[in-house]
Amino acid sequence: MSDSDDDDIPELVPAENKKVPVTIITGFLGAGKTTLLNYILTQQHGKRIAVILNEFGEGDSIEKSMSVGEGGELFEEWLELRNGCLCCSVKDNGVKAIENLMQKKGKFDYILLETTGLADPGPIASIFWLDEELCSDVYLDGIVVMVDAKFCKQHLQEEKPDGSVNDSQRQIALADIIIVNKTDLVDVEDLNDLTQTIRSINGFARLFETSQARMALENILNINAYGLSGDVKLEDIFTLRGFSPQDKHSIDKGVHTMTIQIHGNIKKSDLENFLQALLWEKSVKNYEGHTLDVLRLKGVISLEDCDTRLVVQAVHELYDYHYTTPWENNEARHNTIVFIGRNLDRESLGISISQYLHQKVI
Ligand SMILES: Nc1nc2c(ncn2[C@@H]2O[C@H](COP(=O)(O)OP(=O)(O)OP(=O)(O)O)[C@@H](O)[C@H]2O)c(=O)[nH]1
Ligand SMILES: [Zn+2]
Repeated sequence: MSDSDDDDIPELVPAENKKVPVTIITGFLGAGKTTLLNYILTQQHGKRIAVILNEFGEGDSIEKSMSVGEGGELFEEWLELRNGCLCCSVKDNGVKAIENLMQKKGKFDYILLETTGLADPGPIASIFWLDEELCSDVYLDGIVVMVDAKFCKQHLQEEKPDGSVNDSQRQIALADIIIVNKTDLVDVEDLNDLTQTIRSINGFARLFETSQARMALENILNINAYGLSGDVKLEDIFTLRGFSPQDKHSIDKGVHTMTIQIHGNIKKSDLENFLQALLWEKSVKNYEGHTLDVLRLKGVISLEDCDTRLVVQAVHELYDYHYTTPWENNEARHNTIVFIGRNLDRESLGISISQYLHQKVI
């Protein structure tokens, strides 16, 4: 073979022409998506990562403060969706967010797209074969689905009113990588039982078990799940996995988000009593006498005799706390709590908040 043989000369592709991989991170409410995201952002991976977050909430300030990773070079593009979700408004929002990001092209080399816990990854993935212009810049690297080891079984069994496949089942069916997170909360038997159930829905995805979403990042980033060779059609892969473009994903109409602001400082013991009444005893009712069914709660609390913000989070009846940034000296202190669930009504929540927390709703 001669030295001048064209085939031997490597093609020089300028760096800016390289397509940027996108990893979709999905999973049910509270499964640990943000925990994974923050973990990725704090790891040494040599990548400059842009993050697109799509939280299911009314306001975005609270999510912002809790979702941004620390350190490293980080670019964020925020999607503000009020009581909506990315997959129901794919064209408008998902594409726009990526397009906005692409204007900063060259500044990052990876995109992580976190969806809301109620999103269907199918329509989101479809932008990677429907939008040609976008696809000249980016490609879908893989879909990572976070699963809550404690509550997944329950979510899988939930029946939708119209009898269609529920959100949890859809998410698992379309995953390339399934991360069974929160293994610290279950015993080996329950874990095996759950992984078997998951396997019966999706037998081809790679499955990992984690606590606090800790795992080797090479297993989730740059996995190139669909090949870049061009002979695999993304659309066909998704059809094989049960996705149909005609399927209209309807967001669970019974699930609502409510953001409540509360004056002043709160005693930690009062907060405990409120959370236990709401989440454990389920004694808080709405105006029709139905129990407030909280699937997810996130709050930033101003505690009495404490200079640091307290972040409280709950998934079903489990809740945890962590202290974050200090309050500034002259800053007006208040509390913000976001509730996601069924049978929520503002008045009943307000009454039980003044009863337990001894403070007024703003
Ligand atoms: N015990 C335990 N708790 C965890 C683990 N991973 C996350 N959590 C907690 O679970 C709660 C939800 O975690 P997030 O990472 O915010 O979940 P998410 O999927 O981003 O939540 P949404 O965006 O609201 O759907 C937080 O209180 C976390 O501290 C884990 O491995 N074990
Ligand atoms: Zn949707």
